[in-house]
Amino acid sequence: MENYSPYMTFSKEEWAKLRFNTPMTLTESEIEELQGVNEQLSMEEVSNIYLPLTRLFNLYITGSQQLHSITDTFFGKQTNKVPFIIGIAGSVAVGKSTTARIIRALLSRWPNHPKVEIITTDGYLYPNAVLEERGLMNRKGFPESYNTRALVDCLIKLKSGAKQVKVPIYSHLTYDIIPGQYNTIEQPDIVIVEGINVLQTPKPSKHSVFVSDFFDLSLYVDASEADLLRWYVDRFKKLRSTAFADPKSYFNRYANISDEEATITATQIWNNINSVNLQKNIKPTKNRADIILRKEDNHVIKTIKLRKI
Ligand SMILES: Nc1ncnc2c1ncn2[C@@H]1O[C@H](COP(=O)(O)OP(=O)(O)O)[C@@H](O)[C@H]1O
Ligand SMILES: CC(C)(COP(=O)(O)O)[C@@H](O)C(=O)NCCC(=O)O
Repeated sequence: MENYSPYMTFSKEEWAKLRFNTPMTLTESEIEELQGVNEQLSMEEVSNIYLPLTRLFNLYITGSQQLHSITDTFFGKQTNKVPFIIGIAGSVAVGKSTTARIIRALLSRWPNHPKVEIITTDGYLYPNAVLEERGLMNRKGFPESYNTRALVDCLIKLKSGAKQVKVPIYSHLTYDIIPGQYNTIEQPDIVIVEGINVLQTPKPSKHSVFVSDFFDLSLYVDASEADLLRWYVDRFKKLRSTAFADPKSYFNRYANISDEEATITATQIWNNINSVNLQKNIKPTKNRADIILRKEDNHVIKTIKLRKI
């Protein structure tokens, strides 16, 4: 029997050819900005993969903006501008925040949508005091550790054209929500919502509204668990001399541990928390995404799957 799939699959070579449909170059300052996002990011990868990807996004966004103005014409009045919302899901350490920042840098160069904001869902984790009270300190990142209702409310406001939306802030330094501090988002053209939980569907209830109901486009960044664990351990080791070295860091006790001890500690955290969450709650959401980016061992994207429209 013929195998059917809702996705079109492109190898990185096939995908790279798509960039020749439109000449796409980066200015010096854009290259500098992208190198600031991640020093290991190769500009070849940006040109071959991310430029064609954001070119496609731009076409979708332009289409959605045109639809908005057609609706205005029909009603004979101007309605509030609402942002185009892109969701990015995937495991801890797969590179969601890096992907979000690359996409932001590339999308903000287009004149029809210069203002791109990122929301990271860690801001919607419950504060440690609440997690401790509920016995959830070792379940950070699991569905029950998030105030999903507050995240949905934020997305409702954004999609209603609210002038200002306040987003709570999570500090990886203190490993907690910063009390009373917010990022204020003011009528952006595009919002990227990035987090492990963004494609999850809570248990059905009478008033079920999912975070993903507000997405115009969604991405899942995928990699093998062996690679994820290695990236997680590598990041943990690097953090010893940066974030952990700060006396205010929740993980300051790990600042001076050896390579071997760091590998053991990070692997334990991975196995006890992040791996369980990946298998149980994150991976099952992969096929809900419109686009699946599969990485190989060096973060290079190997295949791109695009949902057929
Ligand atoms: N495209 C990329 N090229 C090179 N390194 C990357 C890339 N994306 C992520 N990384 C590295 O992988 C690790 C995890 O990335 P990060 O964006 O922090 O993941 P997440 O937000 O999914 O937890 C970091 O050390 C980051 O520097
Ligand atoms: C904060 C996270 C849950 C990720 O949250 P996200 O930004 O995807 O909402 C994760 O980075 C985390 O801290 N996990 C707990 C185990 C650990 O320290 O890795």
